[in-house]
Amino acid sequence: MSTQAPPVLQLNQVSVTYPGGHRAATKVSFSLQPGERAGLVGESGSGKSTIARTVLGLVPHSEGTLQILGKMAQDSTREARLTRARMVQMVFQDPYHSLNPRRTIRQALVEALQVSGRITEKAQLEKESIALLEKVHLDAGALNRFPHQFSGGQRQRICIARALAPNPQLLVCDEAVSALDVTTQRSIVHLLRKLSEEEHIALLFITHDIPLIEHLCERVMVLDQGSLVEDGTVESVFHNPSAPKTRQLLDSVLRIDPPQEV
Ligand SMILES: Nc1ncnc2c1ncn2[C@@H]1O[C@H](COP(=O)(O)OP(=O)(O)OP(=O)(O)O)[C@@H](O)[C@H]1O
Repeated sequence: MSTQAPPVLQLNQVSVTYPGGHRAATKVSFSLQPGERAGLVGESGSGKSTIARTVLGLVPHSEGTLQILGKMAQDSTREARLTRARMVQMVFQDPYHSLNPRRTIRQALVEALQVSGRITEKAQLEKESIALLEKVHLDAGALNRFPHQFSGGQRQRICIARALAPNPQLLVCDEAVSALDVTTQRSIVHLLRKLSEEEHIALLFITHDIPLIEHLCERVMVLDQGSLVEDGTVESVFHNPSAPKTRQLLDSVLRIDPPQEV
């Protein structure tokens, strides 16, 4: 009898209350399978970043359970913490501030590889750093340069390369392309999709920009005031939304194309 692999991520009735008593997430449940790409959308303040930070372990959840690869996130053993840190990586909104301006790209990548514990031999670090750059379509010439010598899109590629250092199974992208121009957004989205397909990495893609989800995700979830009000395939949710909030979000971008008459 074959045992099914556990979901990469599983939230079961997760609630988050910030100090001071503000409840930013209420009984949120969803799971992500290996390689699955899900968009998480919602109005400003609906709790998207709270969910991202909770998945990363940066914010504790007050109720419910959160599992990474079948392991309870509350498990505070060293092994459990390392698994979480390796398996779940984040790509932040601002590629300008995500990289230390005083460190070369080589230093940033080597450090990420060393912290991950995946590469220990010094001779391998350079080779693996170049391999990481190749994955994001940059060449070895980038290694000696500093972040300010790159465009915003190239910096975001470097941030993605760094996030790939531990061989993660889940990338949480919190508004990861919002600071970029439209053309660059598309190229980063294309890259994320390719990486997810080729390396079987699951994506939780948080965005205000609903149309971007169509290019990247097969599934979309909608948050409204901390509650998940919609969860389905992109096609079903975009063409036949069930929650009033989803309809409102879709109307606000005026993007549903009417069926073409032939
Ligand atoms: N550290 C905090 N302490 C208290 N309340 C917080 C904290 N961080 C966020 N909140 C509140 O929790 C709610 C959800 O915030 P969150 O940042 O998760 O929303 P969001 O959907 O990501 O918003 P945006 O799209 O504007 O980034 C908001 O009402 C916010 O004010």
